[in-house]
Amino acid sequence: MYLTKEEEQILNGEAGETLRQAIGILVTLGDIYGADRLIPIKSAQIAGVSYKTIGDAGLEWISDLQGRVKVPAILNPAGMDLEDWERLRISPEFAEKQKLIIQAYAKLGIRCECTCTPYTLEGFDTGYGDHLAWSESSAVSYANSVLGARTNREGGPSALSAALLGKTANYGFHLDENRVPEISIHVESPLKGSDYGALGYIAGKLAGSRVPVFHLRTTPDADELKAIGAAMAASGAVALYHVEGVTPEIRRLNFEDPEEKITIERKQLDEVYETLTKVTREPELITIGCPHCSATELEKVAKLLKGKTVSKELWIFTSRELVKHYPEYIKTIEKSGAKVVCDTCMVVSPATNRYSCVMVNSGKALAYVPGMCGAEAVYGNMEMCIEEAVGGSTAKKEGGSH
Ligand SMILES: C[C@@](O)(CCOP(=O)(O)O)CC(=O)O
Ligand code: SF4
Repeated sequence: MYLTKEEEQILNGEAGETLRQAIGILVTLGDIYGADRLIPIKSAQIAGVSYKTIGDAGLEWISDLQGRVKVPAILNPAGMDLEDWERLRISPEFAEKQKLIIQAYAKLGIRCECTCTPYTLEGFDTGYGDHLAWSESSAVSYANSVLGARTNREGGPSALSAALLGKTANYGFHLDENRVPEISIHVESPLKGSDYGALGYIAGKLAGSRVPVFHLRTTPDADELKAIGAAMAASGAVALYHVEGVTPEIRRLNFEDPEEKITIERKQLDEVYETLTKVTREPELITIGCPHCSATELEKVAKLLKGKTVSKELWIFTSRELVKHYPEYIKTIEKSGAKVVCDTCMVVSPATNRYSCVMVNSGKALAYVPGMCGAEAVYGNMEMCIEEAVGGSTAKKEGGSH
């Protein structure tokens, strides 16, 4: 891989140990994946923040780093609400470690708002063709697919290295040739709301790490695109997808339709919802906001909860910035007894581990909650989730209709 004179000097340790390590990580990855050089990035999003997932080894590594990031960089969700961690009954020991992790990142100049939807934040504008180093897989998918930006699915350490250098290695999804559709997915039945998460959950398993192009009857909005991508990145390893007539790259470039074609039937989507009727126990916890809720989703939740009282734990995850911008929605939601929680999520917080069955409206959470929280997970749309929280097992009695 070609390095400029300055990059060679950094690699030789002339700019200090942190940058030597950082460029070492990028050059190693670049060599493995055949990068020709390092390229400048616009921003970085760094996963590996929750003490639950990175532990003491992660904390130690980050604490040893010196210097400041060269581009806007932001963190993925942590293990708790940083301002109100007692609310989800996080232990003081966990909170102590989590705070140290955040302090270590803050020292490097990283924005310590912890969210997987950085593209909704002011000052984090991301546009067509921008090169990025993002690591949370749903954010990666959204950036590549919905915004037409370019990022690989970075690991926490490589995204952090890229942030410290302001550069990443030029391979994978930074290159035109790797952004071409490889499998064509057709859905004949009209889709609505969490049908898109269910679609992503099935499509991810079929696509693996390939780039799918969807041919849909209905036009997904931004939240629905977010849900497809998040689910496909979790049930499979999809980092980029196209939707014919909808996403920006396929609208600008004339991609040929791939030879391999598959059809996903309504029946397959219905099976995802049937998780609700198949569980051995009733959901004890209901969670919404994987990926973090947008303003529109908060508005929908507020409307559904208006004037109601929940009888089960209902947690809504979103970014702190949206909580500040939409106090009315938050007030309505919390009046019902539901909790709006920032900086964390149902997957990376240890709080979820206390429950044995969790209801979600996210294909991604459906894929991750069992493995990462040791709980059964069941699927419903937003209305079903709210109904379950308010009315007990209503959704189950109705047989999972949606
Ligand atoms: C599950 C996930 O959304 C969050 C947990 O990752 P981490 O602890 O931030 O590395 C990561 C991902 O899918 O990229
Ligand atoms: S809410 Fe979902 S998408 Fe966001 S960090 Fe948690 S698991 Fe990942």
